[in-house]
Amino acid sequence: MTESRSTTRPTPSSTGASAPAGLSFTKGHGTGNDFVLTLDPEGVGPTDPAFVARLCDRHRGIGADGYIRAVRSSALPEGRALLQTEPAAEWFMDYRNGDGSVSEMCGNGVRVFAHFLLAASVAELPEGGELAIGTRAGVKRVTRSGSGYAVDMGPWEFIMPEAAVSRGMDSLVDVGGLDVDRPALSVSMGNPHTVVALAERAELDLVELHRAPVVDPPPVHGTNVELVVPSDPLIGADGVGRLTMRVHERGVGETQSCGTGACAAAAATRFWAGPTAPAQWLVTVPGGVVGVTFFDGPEGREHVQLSGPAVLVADGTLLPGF
Ligand SMILES: N[C@@H](CCC[C@H](N)C(=O)O)C(=O)O
Repeated sequence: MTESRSTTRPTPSSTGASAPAGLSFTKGHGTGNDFVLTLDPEGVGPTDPAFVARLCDRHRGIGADGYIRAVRSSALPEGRALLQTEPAAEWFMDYRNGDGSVSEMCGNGVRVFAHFLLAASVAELPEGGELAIGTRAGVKRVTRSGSGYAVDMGPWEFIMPEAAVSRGMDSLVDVGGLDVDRPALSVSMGNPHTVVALAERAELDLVELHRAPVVDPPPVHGTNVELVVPSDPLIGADGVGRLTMRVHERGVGETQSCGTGACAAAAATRFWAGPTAPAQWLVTVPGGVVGVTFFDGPEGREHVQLSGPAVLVADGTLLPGF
């Protein structure tokens, strides 16, 4: 099987140093996918993987699935590149997984990031307006949606389009708790996902995600794995498609939710369901429900909109010696 498109794993733009005494942080989450956030306009705060892993440790640190720095785009090379064409993207979401590895994108994280910027009064998002946010997967546009936020996540794409279109699958996944390897579809949301469809809810409950699912062929830069059970019926009387999902995140383990994973799961399920499948989806994850809507983007490609809540829980300060 040849991979015609791979998702390139970014490298950190700075290795940083150990935590300065008194580093301020905020803890937040989106459907239980939780983050430690810091406001670091000049991009000088610590980012070394050992520090991030310590910070995100649930027993010895603050505890989180990911670490997010809010850095002015002008202070980072990736941000400066985006500003050339998107001058409105003043803030860059510098995202790291709980193990300290860098990721291109985080769907729940970008909603919480927007909420954090607004709470810190460093950005504005009037009703009906949009907030442009720089990420390693390009600029994402955030709008208000009910009591939460909606994000134009940009276009989705198959990572192995030929296999996806000809066979409806491109890889096999060995998942703990399931007796045989399952076929899967690889979808890029800027970051990589491998979506496995299960037949029924009982199977989803059997899955053991304390060990990472093994994907064949192995994705070059690793992958997030989504286990998905389509609802029965798949499409409700309201015309909305529904599915339930559990996820094993690259660089983390099982999480309560994954926004990019929900988008990838809806994209794969919609593809499997065929041309009459709806544009609107609700994805139930252990931590809640997120909305996924497909629409035609301005450049003529299909975009994905992700919507859901964003919650800030606490502000804190790291003590000297952490
Ligand atoms: N939880 C996130 C995805 C975070 C990054 C992921 N673990 C990766 O390495 O790509 C989401 O809500 O999208």
